Amino acid sequence: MDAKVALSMQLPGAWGVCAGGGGLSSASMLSSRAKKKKKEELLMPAMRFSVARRKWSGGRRSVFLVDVSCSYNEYQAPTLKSEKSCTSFDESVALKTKTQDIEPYLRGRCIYLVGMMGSGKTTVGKVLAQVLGYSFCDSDALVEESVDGASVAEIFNLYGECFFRDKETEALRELSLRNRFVVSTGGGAVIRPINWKYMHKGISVWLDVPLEALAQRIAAVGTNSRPLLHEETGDEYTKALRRLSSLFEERSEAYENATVKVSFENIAAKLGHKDVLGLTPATIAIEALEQIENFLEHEDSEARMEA
Ligand SMILES: Nc1ncnc2c1ncn2[C@@H]1O[C@H](COP(=O)(O)OP(=O)(O)O)[C@@H](O)[C@H]1O
Ligand SMILES: O=C(O)C1=C[C@@H](OP(=O)(O)O)[C@@H](O)[C@H](O)C1
Repeated sequence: MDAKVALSMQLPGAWGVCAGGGGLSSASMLSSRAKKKKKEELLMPAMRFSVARRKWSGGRRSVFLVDVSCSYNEYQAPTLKSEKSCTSFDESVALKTKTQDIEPYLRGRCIYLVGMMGSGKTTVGKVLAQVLGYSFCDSDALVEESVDGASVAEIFNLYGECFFRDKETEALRELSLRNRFVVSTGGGAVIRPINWKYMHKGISVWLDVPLEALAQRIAAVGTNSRPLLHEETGDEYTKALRRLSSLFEERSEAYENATVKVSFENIAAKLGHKDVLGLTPATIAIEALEQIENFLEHEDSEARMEA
């Protein structure tokens, strides 16, 4: 049962703590252009517009589309009204400044978010897409679309994991032919080397979150939509943590293939937080942009040396 509903969206659009000081500071070698801009130019006014939302029932993912017939069409990341929507002034400035710093060096390359399930790839990905003016795409949603709208859990049940992985690889292959997408990949996309061939066409960002924090998040929403966690017995937190630990053991090396790593523990330490639970999506997005900037600086200086 599909339904379209109009959602309003705002820039920069992410929920979080409204207190100032959420942004991370760093000296930027790429920031001369941005520094010339007046501060008010860096802050885009709140914009409101509507997008179509295709709403799945039965634990399926929501796919946000301008044109519901094709997931690859351009659309901007919406902020659900039901989520508390608030990005601090400092976070907004930091997001816009960082974006302007890296844009010329990014050259429209796609950004692939990788990480364990529940690490925030979708949530942070939408913030990044919005601020970069990129389209957002969830590879799981593309797989679901390619199997007539069956949910990931249904696809695992009906056809098995290998079938799902083939569809996932196909989705990544198609995305690798495109520019200006932020892609939230499935947590297991990293295990196939062929997927890295596709993701290395863009820049991959590993969201490295402590497993206990992941288990807490997943326990809060339940494990029903995540088939690889569903089989365990026990309470939601314990079964999520047990399964996440064994999956992480199998995958940690594969995550290291990512172009950059965003360590939630490092962000918390920088900000003086005692744990990672209070980190807002905007704060994480800022750190992702900072790590991307470091990589681009390195890439740029290597290219200069070779020239
Ligand atoms: N920074 C954050 N703070 C609090 N909750 C978050 C944060 N990022 C994600 N979440 C929540 O955690 C759950 C998993 O996030 P999601 O973005 O879907 O992860 P992934 O795409 O990696 O599986 C969702 O319920 C989401 O609302
Ligand atoms: O870790 C995994 O193997 C999986 C993660 C899920 O995506 P999210 O990481 O978006 O939850 C989804 O692709 C599928 O359930 C398998």
